[in-house]
Amino acid sequence: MASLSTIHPSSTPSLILKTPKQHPFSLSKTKPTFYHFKNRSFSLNSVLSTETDPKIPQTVEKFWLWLKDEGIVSAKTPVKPGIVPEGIGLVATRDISRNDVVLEVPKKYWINPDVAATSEIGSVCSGLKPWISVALFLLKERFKGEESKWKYYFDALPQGTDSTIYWSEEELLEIQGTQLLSTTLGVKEYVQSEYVKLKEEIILPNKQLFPFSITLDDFFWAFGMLRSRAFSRLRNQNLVLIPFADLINHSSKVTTEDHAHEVRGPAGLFSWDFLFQIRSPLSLKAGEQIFIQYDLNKSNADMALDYGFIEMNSDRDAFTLTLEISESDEFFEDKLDIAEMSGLGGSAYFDIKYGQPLQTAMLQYLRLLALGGTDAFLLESIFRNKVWGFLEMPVSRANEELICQVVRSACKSALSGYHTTIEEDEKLMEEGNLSSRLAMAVGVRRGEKRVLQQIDDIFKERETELDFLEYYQERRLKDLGLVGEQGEIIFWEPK
Ligand SMILES: C[S@@+](CC[C@H](N)C(=O)[O-])C[C@H]1O[C@@H](n2cnc3c(N)ncnc32)[C@H](O)[C@@H]1O
Repeated sequence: MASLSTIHPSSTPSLILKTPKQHPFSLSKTKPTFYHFKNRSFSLNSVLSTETDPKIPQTVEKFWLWLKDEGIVSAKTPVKPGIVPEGIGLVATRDISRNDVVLEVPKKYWINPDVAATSEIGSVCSGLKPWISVALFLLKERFKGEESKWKYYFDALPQGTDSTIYWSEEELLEIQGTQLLSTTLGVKEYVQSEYVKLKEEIILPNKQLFPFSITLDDFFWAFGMLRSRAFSRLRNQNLVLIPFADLINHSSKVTTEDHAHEVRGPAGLFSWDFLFQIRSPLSLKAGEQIFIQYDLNKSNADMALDYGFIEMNSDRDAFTLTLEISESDEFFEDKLDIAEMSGLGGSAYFDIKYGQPLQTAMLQYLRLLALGGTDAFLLESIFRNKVWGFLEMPVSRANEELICQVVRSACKSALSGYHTTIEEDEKLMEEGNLSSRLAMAVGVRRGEKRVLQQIDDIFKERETELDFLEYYQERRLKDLGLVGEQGEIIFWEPK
């Protein structure tokens, strides 16, 4: 567990640095997976068509032919599957301008909770979480083989991804001390407990619906597919698998996220339906790969967990700081009240990104936690509506010094939990030749440490400024016109 120091003698703030409070199934905007080429079934006897890359696995080739048979792919479709550095991807067959339609997939091929609910397992889906009903649906359809409408799609799906949820214990050792490890373990525990419940309450009592074994590994496979391939944040669609669209890889060169749309249009000779449409975010020459942006807000740790790859630039390096009002704080009730009035709670989470300034709300919360001693008068009820605003600026030297000490000691404690230094990680990166998982581990652990180091540096510098900052009492006197131009206090003088 990557959680760190808790410092709480009464009336000092408690500060806990730990894993982001991430819902185990918070899917992002547009997202794909990792199917690694190595994970796909591959036969040397493939019947290869002349129009796709001859190295394409047979399963993907057959999926492509199926897309054509179904009319999802036509002569108008300007892309085809190809082998690319990211595994399989979609490659332009002719020049594509920015915003041109790249693909359209009619609603009848989408896989979402509504589809699970109206399927033959629908009777058991009503009480299930949406992602669990879709996971169960995937497993059922995969078992049906030839009888499933999506057979060729399932055959083309990979056996797994490079997500940290699939890493061996030895691989996980490479991320010891990181928030990524703690999130990964939390997600694994969550999926496992959902599996145990599902097996007991749904799978075993409904043998007629599930006349095949569903192992924990199967359930993890379905979870990983959804986590890495499902699209979300579409209008009315928070969790939807779109066969074909999920062959598109991610690039940091794409800096917008509005490439996926739900439109109405022709879906077959005589019918109209909703279509999932992707427009190209970039202009492309024939032969170039089409990319999208999976999610601008994800940290590298989120990317590693969801997709099994990270970006090597530092923009996605992040660390989540968890601050908590200690129940043993003598002003616990007042502080909690103030935190709640400002939309926070007894615990607050702040995502800190490399190279970005600290959020004002974090400084306010820290100052609140540290309030005590001669500053405690600010906690009185007459200040209740104003105190949060006062906390935007330093309150007193003692308060500001305390937050510096607490944050710096928490950062140091967090940094000591990693088994390598930033320099060691950088050396490994420079040497190269790392496996994809090790490169991810080194990148994430270096990133977290760089953010912690950055936070420590900010508070270290602040410590040197303590004598020069302006504190609450001075501001107050100024507001009342009681401080002269040189900072001297103006006393009342009788006329
Ligand atoms: C939906 S799939 C896209 C198609 C996939 N490349 C395939 O072989 O089927 C997403 C997966 O592709 C790979 N991928 C996508 N973008 C990538 C990138 N920029 N760098 C490395 N791998 C990437 C990752 O394995 C990711 O989980």
